[in-house]
Amino acid sequence: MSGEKGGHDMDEGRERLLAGSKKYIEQVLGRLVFRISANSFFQTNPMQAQLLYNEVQKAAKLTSDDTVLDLFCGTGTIGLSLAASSKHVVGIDIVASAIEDANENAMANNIANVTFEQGNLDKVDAVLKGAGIPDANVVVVDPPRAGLHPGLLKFLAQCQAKRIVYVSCNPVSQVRDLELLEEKAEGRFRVSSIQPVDMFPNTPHVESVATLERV
Ligand SMILES: C[S@@+](CC[C@H](N)C(=O)[O-])C[C@H]1O[C@@H](n2cnc3c(N)ncnc32)[C@H](O)[C@@H]1O
Repeated sequence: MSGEKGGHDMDEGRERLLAGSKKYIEQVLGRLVFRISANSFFQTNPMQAQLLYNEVQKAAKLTSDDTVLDLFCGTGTIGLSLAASSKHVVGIDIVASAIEDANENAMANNIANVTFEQGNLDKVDAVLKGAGIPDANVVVVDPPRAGLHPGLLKFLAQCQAKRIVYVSCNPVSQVRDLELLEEKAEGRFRVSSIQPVDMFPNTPHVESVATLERV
């Protein structure tokens, strides 16, 4: 299982089922069940993951009219947890098997108001400005440790969303990106809260959920 952030570098061609009949495992989080393939990212601490997604839900402050962009969606965990409180969720991730898992997870949980698409968010113009991606009221990003590509930072700074929720496992790249985002947004977005979550107990690492509000 990929515990590494940004597992897209793994060679999917080398995956081999050694025992059993399924090429994936299942994890229950709250009321949702998630199928996870070997090359798909999934939070390593499911108990705290539930708490993390509750914090994302609180930060997103969704209404039933909101369209949500779930960027770096993995197997769809965040988007699927937000679907019941929103009009529609669009999730994007670079790993094809994670997108397959996300679509299966939507069906398995009877969630219809979600769309998951494969795309490289380092090439944001091609992915997000293409046909079929609606304007979002709320954007959630949960990037790998390196943080956000400059093109994506620019896109976020200029987007029309009322709120951006930035989930990160690396406070250093997160703070750098929040500062850059505020700077590029020229006063249109301000960080309103940062909530740490102890996802990796007994280690120096921490997950955190930052919220930027449109001013
Ligand atoms: C920290 S994980 C978040 C996954 C998911 N939000 C969750 O909580 O399970 C980061 C995700 O970013 C994806 N990713 C890495 N680089 C990417 C890129 N350039 N474009 C799109 N997705 C990327 C990885 O495949 C991984 O699923």
